[in-house]
Amino acid sequence: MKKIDQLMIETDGTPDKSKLGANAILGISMAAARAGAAGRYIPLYQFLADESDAPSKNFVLPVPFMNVLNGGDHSGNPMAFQEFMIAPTHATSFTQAVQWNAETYSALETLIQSKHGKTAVGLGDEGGFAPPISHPHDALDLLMEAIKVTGHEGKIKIGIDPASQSFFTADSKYDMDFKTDAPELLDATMLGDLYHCAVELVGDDLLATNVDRVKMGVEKKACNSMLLKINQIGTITEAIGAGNEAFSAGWSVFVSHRSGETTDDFIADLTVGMRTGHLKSGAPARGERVAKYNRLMDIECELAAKELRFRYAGTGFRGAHKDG
Ligand SMILES: O=C(O)[C@@H](CO)OP(=O)(O)O
Repeated sequence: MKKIDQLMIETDGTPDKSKLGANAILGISMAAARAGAAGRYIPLYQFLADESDAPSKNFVLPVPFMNVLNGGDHSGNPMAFQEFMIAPTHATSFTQAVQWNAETYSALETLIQSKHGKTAVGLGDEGGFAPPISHPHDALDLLMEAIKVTGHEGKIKIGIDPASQSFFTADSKYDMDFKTDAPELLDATMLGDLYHCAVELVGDDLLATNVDRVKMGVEKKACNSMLLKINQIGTITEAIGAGNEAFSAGWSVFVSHRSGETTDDFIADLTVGMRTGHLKSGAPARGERVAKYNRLMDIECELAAKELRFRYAGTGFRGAHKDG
């Protein structure tokens, strides 16, 4: 895989794959990884662990951050923030985590119907609901209520991907009402004040799964975690390299799907192989989203059947790669 990736990087010759295109070469890179695994008669996650130099004696199944409420550019409602995710950090296995999230998703549907009517349960781009709410607090209230009625209070945490570049204005403010004609402007400090505690701050477009940009982010102390999207960079070798650079800076790595996604489940194996401890792949709905969760449940079953050592990342998801 590394040799084929290197050949494609050299043939492209640009810093951003603008000649061949990251999506075009990614398919070849993934095929090379799958062929490598098949050639060695090992599962893909094992192959990717070897390629990442990750200890593969104790695999880690990730916490599934499921995007169950959508706003921003991913939905037609007026809410500025793009994704609200539920993360069952206190589950004891990946399979139980998926079950808890599916229960909460279903409770959320019932709640939205009772508050906003039947027409309000349409889905956003990543399978989350997109009810007619306008403020992030409304989304958080709905989520907290759904978590409570399913009996998972204190056991499921909440993550947010605001995608704030989509409501960043020319005069460096954040417009919380960017979809309407009545701007509600916050400056960077006011936006930061919405968070009341130390958070995992994940860099996405800023870093572009690119080792040089990760170095820049570390130097500027811009964040403390890297979102890993394989089609941002184009080859698996470089994606692993960027992830390892983030790890060596003391950051965490968070694997992600795209809003425009296929049913390919490669990132499930990559998450286990690199032991990133968390992944986001949308709601427990729609084939292209659940393909990753299904593959992860299969991996968990396979590891159990082979009596190999593995664990669910749980509350320690940010440092899952650290312990042997
Ligand atoms: O914002 C994100 O992290 C992704 C996936 O959720 O969306 P997009 O693919 O549109 O960048």
